[in-house]
Amino acid sequence: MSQPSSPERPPNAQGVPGQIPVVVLAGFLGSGKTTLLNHLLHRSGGSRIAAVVNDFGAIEIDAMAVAGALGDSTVSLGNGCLCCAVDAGELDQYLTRLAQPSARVDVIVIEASGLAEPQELVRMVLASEHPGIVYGGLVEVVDAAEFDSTRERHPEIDRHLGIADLVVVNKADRAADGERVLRTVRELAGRAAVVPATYGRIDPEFLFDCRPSEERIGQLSFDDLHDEGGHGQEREEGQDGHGHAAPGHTGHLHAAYESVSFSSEVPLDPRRLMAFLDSRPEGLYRIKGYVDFGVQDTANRYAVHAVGRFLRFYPEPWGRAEQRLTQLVLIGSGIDAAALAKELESCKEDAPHADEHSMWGVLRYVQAPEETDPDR
Ligand SMILES: Nc1nc2c(ncn2[C@@H]2O[C@H](COP(=O)(O)OP(=O)(O)OP(=O)(O)O)[C@@H](O)[C@H]2O)c(=O)[nH]1
Repeated sequence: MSQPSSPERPPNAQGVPGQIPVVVLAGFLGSGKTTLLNHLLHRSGGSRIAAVVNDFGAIEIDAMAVAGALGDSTVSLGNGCLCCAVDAGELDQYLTRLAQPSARVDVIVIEASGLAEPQELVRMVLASEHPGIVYGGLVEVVDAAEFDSTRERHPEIDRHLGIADLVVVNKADRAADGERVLRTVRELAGRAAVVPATYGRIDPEFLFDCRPSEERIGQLSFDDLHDEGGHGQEREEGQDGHGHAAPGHTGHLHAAYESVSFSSEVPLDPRRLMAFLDSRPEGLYRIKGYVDFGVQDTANRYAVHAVGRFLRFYPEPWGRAEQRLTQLVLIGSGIDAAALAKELESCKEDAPHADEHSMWGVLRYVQAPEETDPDR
């Protein structure tokens, strides 16, 4: 891969004059990609990071979670996996915007949705005609605690690990058998560097160093980056009979998944929401967003994350001019989207009155101080 360099741009952090590395950050739903990106944004020292954030659901929860740290150095692409919702030309336009010389960016990170096909994204970056950027490698984040069950449901995860340049085995604090997971990932990841992490806390240098060799790109473009149909045999669609595939996407991880987006200006009743969350169906793997509990806590909004059976709330002070709003995205396979939306509707409070006991259910799932992400 050789791209001409632009003479006016100073050498970037990787020492390649004029070219900005574009790193693809991928990993299954809830593995910790946004957490890792936020860590990098807070700990990158003098390096300037720009980001392209891609949400699967219609409400851009991930973009909200990184926007504060990035301002206009972020481009947000909601509603659909980047690998199918955007073509290479469009991606190029976004990269051009972020790579303007005046922004003096050292690295651009593309945070894929948790259901994107990483090889499609790598292919798009390699296809970029922008002379100022260069493919900077694929980082795969693995949820060590959910690794076995995710792999069972989605054997294609092995293929994703096989094409990565750096694998971050995240949630080391939650994994019952972290060492074994690490060994398995090392076997699957081939020549990639594999690092364990908690809350995505990796040395930012890894990001700049994960650049693939020319030889490896050659290997990828031939074996793994071929177009539609090349990975059709491994598809999950049809296995559980709940595929919601868009034409041409049938081999993709996201083919069998649906999302529900819910927004409400009426606060939610904490007891009703907890009853909903406690009885959430198996297929509903991921929930994320922000909840307004109205009079029950006027000072804070509650960020909520469910990943598999794991559930956490994170109270965060409302901004001074911030609109009080609940915004949730639910992602799952084999879910009844209409029924879930209806259930959420019925969680809205009807007659607001402060009741100190009503928050107890929620508070049981508030992160304990010893397990807190320092970059939140
Ligand atoms: N205990 C623990 N929780 C973590 C760790 N890393 C991330 N989390 C939590 O896992 C949840 C999901 O993290 P995110 O960073 O939003 O995951 P993501 O991969 O961006 O999610 P999607 O974009 O939906 O695929 C959040 O509640 C995080 O706080 C970790 O190392 N340990």
